[in-house]
Amino acid sequence: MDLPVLLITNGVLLPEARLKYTLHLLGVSRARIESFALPIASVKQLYTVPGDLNDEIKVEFLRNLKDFLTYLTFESIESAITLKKLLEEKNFDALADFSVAQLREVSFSTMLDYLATLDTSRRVLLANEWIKECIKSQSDPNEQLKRDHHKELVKLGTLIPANDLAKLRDKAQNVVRKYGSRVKSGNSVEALEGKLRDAQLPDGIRDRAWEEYDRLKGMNSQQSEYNVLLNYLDLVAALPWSKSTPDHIDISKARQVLDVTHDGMDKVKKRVLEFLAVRKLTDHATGPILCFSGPPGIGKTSIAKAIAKSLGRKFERMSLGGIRDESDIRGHRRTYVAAMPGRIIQALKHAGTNNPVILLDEVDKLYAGVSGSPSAALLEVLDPEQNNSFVDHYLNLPFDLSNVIFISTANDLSQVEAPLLDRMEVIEMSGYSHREKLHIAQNHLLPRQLDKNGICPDHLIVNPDAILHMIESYTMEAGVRQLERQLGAVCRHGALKLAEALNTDIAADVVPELHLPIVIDRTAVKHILGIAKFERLNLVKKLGRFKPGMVFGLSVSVLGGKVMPIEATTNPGKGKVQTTGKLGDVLKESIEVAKTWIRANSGRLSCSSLTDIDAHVHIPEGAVKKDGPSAGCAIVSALYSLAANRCVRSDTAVTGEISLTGHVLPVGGIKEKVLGAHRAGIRRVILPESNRADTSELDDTIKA
Ligand SMILES: Nc1ncnc2c1ncn2[C@@H]1O[C@H](COP(=O)(O)OP(=O)(O)OP(=O)(O)O)[C@@H](O)[C@H]1O
Repeated sequence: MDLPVLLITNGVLLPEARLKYTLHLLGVSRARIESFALPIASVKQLYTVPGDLNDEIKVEFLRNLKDFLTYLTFESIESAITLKKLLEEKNFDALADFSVAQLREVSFSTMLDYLATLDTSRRVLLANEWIKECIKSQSDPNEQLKRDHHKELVKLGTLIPANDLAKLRDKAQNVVRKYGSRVKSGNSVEALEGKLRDAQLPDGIRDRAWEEYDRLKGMNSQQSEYNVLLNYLDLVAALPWSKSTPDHIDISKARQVLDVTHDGMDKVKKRVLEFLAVRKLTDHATGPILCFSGPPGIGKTSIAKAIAKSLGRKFERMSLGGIRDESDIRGHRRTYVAAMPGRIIQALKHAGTNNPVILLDEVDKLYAGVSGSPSAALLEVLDPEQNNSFVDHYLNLPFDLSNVIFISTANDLSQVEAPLLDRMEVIEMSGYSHREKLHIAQNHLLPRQLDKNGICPDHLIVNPDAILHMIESYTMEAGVRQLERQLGAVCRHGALKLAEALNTDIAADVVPELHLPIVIDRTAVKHILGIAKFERLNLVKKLGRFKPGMVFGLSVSVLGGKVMPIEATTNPGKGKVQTTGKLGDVLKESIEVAKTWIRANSGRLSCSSLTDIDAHVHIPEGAVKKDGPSAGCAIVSALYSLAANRCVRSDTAVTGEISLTGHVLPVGGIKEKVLGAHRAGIRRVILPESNRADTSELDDTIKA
């Protein structure tokens, strides 16, 4: 007989899975596929044979199936109802097939063998064994709850007509929700109660937290608010309302920590020690908020870490780069979907104490977006008058931040909003000279990289000359981050050599083909790191002797100081000045000022007044925007060189603002500029007299 193999009985849209359909398929008979040509299969029905089934097995099987029914009601209410019906009918053929179909523990191949067995008694025996195993493995601690649940289901079955499946299912699902969810969530609500008791909540907070807890207890766990409230109370219980680390401010120990972790930086260390000393003597929770500013990789973050270490406090770093939403700082209100607390509250939760050192990293990279200004939110956090009752929107309870030490860092202070900057005490940090970098590399970076790569310091030695070569030719930075990366590459090379030698023969006492220690010199650096990337940037060597109109200016950016070549040429014309190189308004005005000054002083200087020719001023790296008044003196030099047809020295760089009457005015970033000039191979720098005091910060080797 040809017949359909499967009959689709009903497709039910479950209310809790709005977009998912569940397709219920019901097997009606065994069959063998005789021929198969897509999309039609021709099948032959197979008939089961009763076999020899003894009464003892029948009784045991029925008993086991009744227990199995209890378990099944938790899994699928509809399957439980069908099984109940089959139990009433005592149809052993169908009972065996249906109950086995509910088991997930039986492997697919075993199930196929079962399916192919036509002898009913054999299948009942198999089903009985598997069901017994299943019941044994489902021993549940919530037995009483399950029994109640079962009773209620049975009651439902008797009250509602069997054919009214939809009503029955809805009611039954409510029962599953009521009991099933208690089985799952009972533990977490009880655990929460314990956590809230242990949280040492302050007076005003305690009552509100317990009120919310009572509200949670009265809620059905299927309510959407239930989980929101549960998570909220979890946070309340986890916050360190009354937990703090005791301060051990020992100035000599702090000095030692700072000296051990950081080379040089004398001015910064002195200021940090003063800060700690004042804290020790006054015992004031409130103090200035330090802001370390300077180029990347000069140790701003790591010095903040050292402060936390010397105080014995927890350290939390909050990267503010790219934040443009007020709620990142202050949290979302709980009514929002997926609402979360702000970063400050999260940092405190993570720290587990209410007096950590929180580093607000990169405050200059906060932006005001459409959803409010994060800087404005930070103002409240940093204000000692207000921050003893900081209210995060999510938490909606005041938290005392006055014990927290906030430290911030910035690369570019001009990008920090004025009111925020006003709250902080800025400590400017500048880049390092080659000699300072060498010391940092020898004392800190190399030992750290050796350790990271599992190399004993006696097995790999990097010559100072090799380190200097790396500094000069493989890095171009104010800080030491690239240098640490290059040292890491050298160490990995050493690690490979050592590991290869060790691999050759594990039992060998001596590492073959390897002479220890591995010594890294200039040649080895070239071999490991490849072609020197920055040798080509030695501008003095590269540009050689200057032509009239060329001069080196100096600029400073968030990446440190840099040499800025300026070129000027003439064209036939009527005294106009053309500018190229993406120059800002202030720089263009400096060019106008320089031209006017040359014209006014051409007689005294015995040079052309540039009125009968056009000048073209170009500053290379045309894609990079340049601005600021500090190139004034360099532009005057370039135009004078052109007007007088005399060359400027090509080993010299100039900086300083120029006024219309020829006064040279002071400029900022002297140390960075001089270091940048030194990196580019410049040997002489001309600075405004009024900047003389700034030169005291310069390293003697640089001055020399
Ligand atoms: N004076 C120093 N002594 C020892 N190590 C230093 C010194 N300066 C910097 N370092 C090391 O250089 C690495 C980079 O420093 P850090 O991350 O603190 O830079 P940063 O100034 O915060 O940079 P960014 O502005 O990019 O965040 C760190 O591993 C730090 O230990």
